[in-house]
Amino acid sequence: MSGFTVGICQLGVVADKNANILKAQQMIAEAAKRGSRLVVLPEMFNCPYQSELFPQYAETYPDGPTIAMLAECAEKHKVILIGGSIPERGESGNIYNTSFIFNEWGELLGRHRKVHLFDVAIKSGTIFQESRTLAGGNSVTLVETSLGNIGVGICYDVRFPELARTMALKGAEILVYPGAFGPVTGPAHWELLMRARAVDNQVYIIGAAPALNAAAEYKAYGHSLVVDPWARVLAIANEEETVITSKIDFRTLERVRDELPLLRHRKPELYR
Ligand SMILES: NC(=O)CCC(=O)C(=O)O
Repeated sequence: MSGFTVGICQLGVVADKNANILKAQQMIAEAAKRGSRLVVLPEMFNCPYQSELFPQYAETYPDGPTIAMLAECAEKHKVILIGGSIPERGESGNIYNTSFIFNEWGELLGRHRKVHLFDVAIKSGTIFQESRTLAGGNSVTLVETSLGNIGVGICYDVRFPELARTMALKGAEILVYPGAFGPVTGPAHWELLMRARAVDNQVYIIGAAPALNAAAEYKAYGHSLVVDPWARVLAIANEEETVITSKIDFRTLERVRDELPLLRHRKPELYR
């Protein structure tokens, strides 16, 4: 198989959790109808992106209604589903920003708990502290799927090139980042970082963001996108609610890696 279609659901998150779940269901169906075999949702797609709300919206695996919906949709539409992220209440009672990943039979392939928590104070705008209510994950997430090897990071994780490089060295061909950049760092860095991780690691990058909800306290930047291993932007949304699709073609990945063999030219003994 040389390629397939990916669909990104740029969903406008609202305060009503059930409405978010229903909207995600509809958008996954739309992406599948348009031929997507891999479908990706945004970061915190069932919950407004506000630290103090995460405990209230949190779910446990496997019984949470959002998690059950993801498994059902993956099986119903026969897609690999990267379920954006949701607040997850873990075994210890800690809450994580977690992406659940399902195969086309609705089985859990893996889960990524956001490793790098978004604790920042940017004077011109965003002040956010995920660690007020969340704990960070401590593992690298790479899943083998029928469509290829997929690495998953969440939003702020994309700023750490070491994580992307680790996933690429473990065999990732596609890196998926559900994310929710805001109005300050979004225009400055979102596309730049996604293209940088693509060109560094010669992988496809998929960034899935929520749509802008003008009434929300945290204003998402949107601009979900697909970038190829040559850092070309193949598809990009604006800030509105939409499903975008794009082709992933592994022949491009092989060609780029053959012609410019960066991963083979590394000198790891110098980098320690
Ligand atoms: N949800 C996030 O991790 C936001 C990250 C972000 O906006 C950034 O600039 O980094």
